[in-house]
Amino acid sequence: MDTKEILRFDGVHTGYGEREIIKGFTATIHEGEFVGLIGSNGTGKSTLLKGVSGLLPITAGQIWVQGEDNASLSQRERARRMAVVPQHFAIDYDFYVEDIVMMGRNPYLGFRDREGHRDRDIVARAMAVTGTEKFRGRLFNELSGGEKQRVVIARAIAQEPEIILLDEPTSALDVHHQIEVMEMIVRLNTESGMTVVAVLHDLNLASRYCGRLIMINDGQVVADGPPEAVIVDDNMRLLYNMRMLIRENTLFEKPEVIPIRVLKPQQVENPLSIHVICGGGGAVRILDELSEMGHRVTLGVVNEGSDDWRMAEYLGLEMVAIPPFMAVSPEDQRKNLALMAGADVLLVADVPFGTGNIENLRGLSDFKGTIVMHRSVLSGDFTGGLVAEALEDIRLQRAVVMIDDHDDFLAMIGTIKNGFS
Ligand SMILES: Nc1ncnc2c1ncn2[C@@H]1O[C@H](COP(=O)(O)OP(=O)(O)OP(=O)(O)O)[C@@H](O)[C@H]1O
Repeated sequence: MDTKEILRFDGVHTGYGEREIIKGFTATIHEGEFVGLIGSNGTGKSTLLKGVSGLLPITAGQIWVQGEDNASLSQRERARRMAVVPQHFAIDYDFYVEDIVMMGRNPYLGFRDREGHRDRDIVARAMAVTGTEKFRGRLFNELSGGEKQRVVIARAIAQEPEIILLDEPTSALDVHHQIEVMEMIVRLNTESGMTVVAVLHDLNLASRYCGRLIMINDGQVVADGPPEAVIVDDNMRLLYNMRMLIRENTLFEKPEVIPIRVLKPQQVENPLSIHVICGGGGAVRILDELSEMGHRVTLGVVNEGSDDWRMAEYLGLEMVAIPPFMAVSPEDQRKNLALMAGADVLLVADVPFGTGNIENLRGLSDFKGTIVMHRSVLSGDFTGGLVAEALEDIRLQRAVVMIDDHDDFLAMIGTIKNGFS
């Protein structure tokens, strides 16, 4: 990147007395960047911001602000360059909202100075940008959490900093105000050229709005790059110990995360071999749960790019997959039948059938194990009756257990100790 460096962390260590939290944090931020800091609870994001704002001593390493050692800057000088919006802003006295925003001008006013026209204009603009003018004459402590959050951001904007560091700026906001505040920050970044570093817990907001994400774990950088390089399976697992489905949000062309479950050891004593016929996205959870329980899961015939396919890829499951919009051919179905041949159980999951995937239901009567079918298969029949016919064919030779919900299937296999008889 050829833009100028504005903030540099060189092996920074900081913490609380003996308790070291930030352990060699290194990163360089350039002018005009919008960086999201992500990491699980307690990894040190707020502590790092406290170190930047001078609230905590830097015990080793250095922070450089516009090429100057942060430690050598006075509070006033630092505040002209950087505004820090803390996670919690509490004030004991009854200040009016406008007074709080005016505090943003303190780094520019002498002890005895009164604010002038210019200060009042800047405050008015900051309040307009944050939509807080309507609270102007109200007491800060009587505002809601989300309203307070916007006022504190207005105060930071009134500081006219070149860098704004925000600690979870959307945590107290409803979804409307989350987007409004994020877009306001984007405007500050793109229109006013302000460099933004924001701690964000919402990975989807971080992915959507930040050009770069820095992931912190145990006080150190463990990933740094554009959202598509940082929001990946291994990082999510490391950070959150969770199974997440990651896919591209085609609207924003950014990675999107769907949290699936907390990872925990949950092995069944006698794992079954379960073949699942699925395809769209209806089987994501059951695929995850079955493999989490320790069962051996296979799939067929699924379309590449579908959520079921994505989950299976993530879980490393064996499957028969075909390109999107391709119809399942008899050859594909032969492979599917070969894959399911060794299974104890066949689950026809919650999947609509059309002429493209009806082939999936052919030849199932030769299957030796137990056949379980989600009832939605019949209601989601877009073949003009071919599903009912295929089911009839199977039922002539085999018993089919119908279920209303995938949880019924889980309950069913949970009671089986040694496989289906
Ligand atoms: N004043 C303090 N004194 C001692 N330890 C503290 C103090 N404040 C925070 N800690 C500890 O420092 C660690 C990092 O806290 P920090 O608030 O920086 O985490 P965080 O990444 O911002 O977490 P969160 O996402 O929950 O806000 C935690 O273990 C926390 O308990």
